[in-house]
Amino acid sequence: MTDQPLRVAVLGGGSFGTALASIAADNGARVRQWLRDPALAEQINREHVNGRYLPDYAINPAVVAATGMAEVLEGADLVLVAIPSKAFREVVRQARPFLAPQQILVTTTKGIQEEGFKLMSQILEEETGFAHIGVISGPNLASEVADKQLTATVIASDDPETRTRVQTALGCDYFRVYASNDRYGVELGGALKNIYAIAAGMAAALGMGENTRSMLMTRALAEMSRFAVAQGANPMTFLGLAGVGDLIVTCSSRLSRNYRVGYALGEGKSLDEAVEALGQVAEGVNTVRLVRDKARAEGIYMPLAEGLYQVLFKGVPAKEMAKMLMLGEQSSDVEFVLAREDVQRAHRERAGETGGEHG
Ligand SMILES: NC(=O)C1=CN([C@@H]2O[C@H](COP(=O)(O)OP(=O)(O)OC[C@H]3O[C@@H](n4cnc5c(N)ncnc54)[C@H](OP(=O)(O)O)[C@@H]3O)[C@@H](O)[C@H]2O)C=CC1
Ligand SMILES: O=C(CO)COP(=O)(O)O
Repeated sequence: MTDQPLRVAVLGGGSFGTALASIAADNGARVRQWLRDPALAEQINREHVNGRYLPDYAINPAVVAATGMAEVLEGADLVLVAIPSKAFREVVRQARPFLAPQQILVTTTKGIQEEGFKLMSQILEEETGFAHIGVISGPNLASEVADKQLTATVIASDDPETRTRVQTALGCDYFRVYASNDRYGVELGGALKNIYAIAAGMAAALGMGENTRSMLMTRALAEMSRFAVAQGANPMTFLGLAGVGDLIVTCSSRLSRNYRVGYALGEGKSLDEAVEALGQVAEGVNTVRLVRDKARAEGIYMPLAEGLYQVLFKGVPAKEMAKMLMLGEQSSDVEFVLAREDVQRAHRERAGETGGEHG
């Protein structure tokens, strides 16, 4: 490493991308941020504020925003990609001609691509073939990060250089960066928890209490872990910041967009109305459909994901679904302390009883 400051490029002008750009600049990096809206880029450069996504927070004046990929990526050591999953591959393809193999590429996006059920770091890998690939995930509501509330995140990568570079670039007295080598588990946790944040928002709007929220979060963790195990992932990763940590924050806060969509649904809005009123992406809406379909296809017992799917896309009233879930078979609490054969037998019996249906 030379003495010159780390050069960080952020792709995306949304709230989390902006918050991370500002941290990196606080830490002394040279920071360039790519976004497609020239007026917003100009506002960031002139007023040091992102009026569309983070209007109440000052951005470090050293962050330079631009709409040209080439100038943003030129010489970057670390590239953070903070683009919603639907547009992620398209933007990485736009960036590809200006990327080089020694660069570190890190996704912050908590979503899943429908084709092939791909996570974003897999897209980074597929589109570039580079070796330094990572994921940032954790309980990181962007506006709280921008407000410098004490926060922790996880950088997950099987590449040690990626982990240490990101810890150096972003770690500071209000943002702790823990490392993990379980990239898949960390990324999966971030995507899955959005499903349950929608359910938690809905429950809150329906006047359900704290016992209910606690039950929901804990059973969500059980369900997420079951899904992870079926995908060959290590469920222990979900005990960390990117699993239970993120589940707690997004199931508890109106700052979460997924929670807010759920809340609007609980108030009686249609899914289209709820999404439109939000005006930003709530990844969980798409994720619940993809995960529910995969769970059905692979016989993974996920009653909450199935129930939420029925409410969102099949018009089942949320209260009715909650009642049905409460009357469903009373299964075991922590499956991992049971013998594997007992868990498998219980799942087989349940599948037999319901004819393979969930819920
Ligand atoms: N916000 C949060 O609290 C956190 C978010 N995350 C994750 O990080 C990801 C990115 O988050 P965040 O910064 O919040 O993003 P936002 O949803 O706030 O903003 C999305 C950004 O992506 C841009 N974008 C969307 N579609 C395209 C496209 N087709 N081409 C180019 N640019 C596009 C938007 O541009 P435009 O404005 O022009 O549409 C905007 O700059 C999210 O998917 C989320 O899962 C992770 C932790 C916290
Ligand atoms: O992931 C987040 C906080 O960790 C942000 O959640 P939302 O996308 O629901 O706002």
